[in-house]
Amino acid sequence: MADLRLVVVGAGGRMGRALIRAIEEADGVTLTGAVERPGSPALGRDAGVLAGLPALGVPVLDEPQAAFEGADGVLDFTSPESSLLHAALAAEAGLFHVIGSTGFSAEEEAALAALAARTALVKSGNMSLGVNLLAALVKRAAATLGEDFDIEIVEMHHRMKVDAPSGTALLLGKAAAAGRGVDLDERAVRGRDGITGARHAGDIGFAALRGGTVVGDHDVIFAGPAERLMLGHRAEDRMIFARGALRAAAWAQGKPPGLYSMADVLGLTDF
Ligand SMILES: NC(=O)C1=CN([C@@H]2O[C@H](COP(=O)(O)OP(=O)(O)OC[C@H]3O[C@@H](n4cnc5c(N)ncnc54)[C@H](OP(=O)(O)O)[C@@H]3O)[C@@H](O)[C@H]2O)C=CC1
Ligand SMILES: O=C(O)C1=N[C@H](C(=O)O)C[C@H](O)C1
Repeated sequence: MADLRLVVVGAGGRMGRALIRAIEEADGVTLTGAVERPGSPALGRDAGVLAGLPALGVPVLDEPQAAFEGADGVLDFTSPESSLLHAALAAEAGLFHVIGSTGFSAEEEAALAALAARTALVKSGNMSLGVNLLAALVKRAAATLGEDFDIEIVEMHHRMKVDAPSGTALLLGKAAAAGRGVDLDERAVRGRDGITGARHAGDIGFAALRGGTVVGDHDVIFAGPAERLMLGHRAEDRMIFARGALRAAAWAQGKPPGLYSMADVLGLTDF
């Protein structure tokens, strides 16, 4: 069978470089295109060299349509604005699109869902196996423990991260809300400061820490009467996200248009 032909958007970024390395280490996939924004210092460079590998003969371009030519799918860990732009271009070119970018507003999420009517789009705030299994466990714990256990989600990331709470924290919050049968938007408390008053029963709280080079730490705390359950995950290497994205790409190939999650990819939807 022919290799899956993939384009990496945001090729010069932390995740872009990890994705290029993951493609090179995997069987059955080939990097055929690499995209960066106009003005990026990565433009014209060889994508392999950019990722610390031998040259691959794939130059970094600022013209997505040219980079998408002859490809099967797009891997995109950039920003909400960039992912929306590239999702539209991928749909136009008939390519599936794997999106790891985080920090989408409700309006941007809706725009992406509309684009998913035209192509297969896999989007997740965290592409690792461990976090997606954690989400399934959180959903189960939230359903079992009920509202006398207060749910707080704590995350820590490197100093360069631009959005908070992290996409993973929100994914875990959604899993907890689903376990309780409530809407996260109605119960989320995304940071506290000053005289906040006592905690409301049923709130799902978030706290975000930033510093150093932390790849991604997440804890979900169920604080109940005289006991606490803590479920957590520690990401030690960005390659776990990149390998997850490749798994999503292999799964997305040939799928009908739609908005899919990593739970779909990993078969965790019935948890
Ligand atoms: N779902 C998951 O498993 C994971 C998700 N993420 C998410 O992925 C995203 C990227 O993270 P990270 O790699 O650390 O960030 P970086 O800032 O290191 O990388 C983003 C890259 O995308 C580039 N970019 C931005 N806009 C465009 C555009 N319009 N066209 C082409 N390239 C563009 C940036 O260029 P420039 O620097 O010039 O702006 C940069 O090179 C974040 O939203 C992060 O939260 C991260 C890890 C795992
Ligand atoms: O920006 C990052 O680095 C990460 N972003 C994702 C998130 O927002 O949860 C996934 C991972 O935690 C790393």
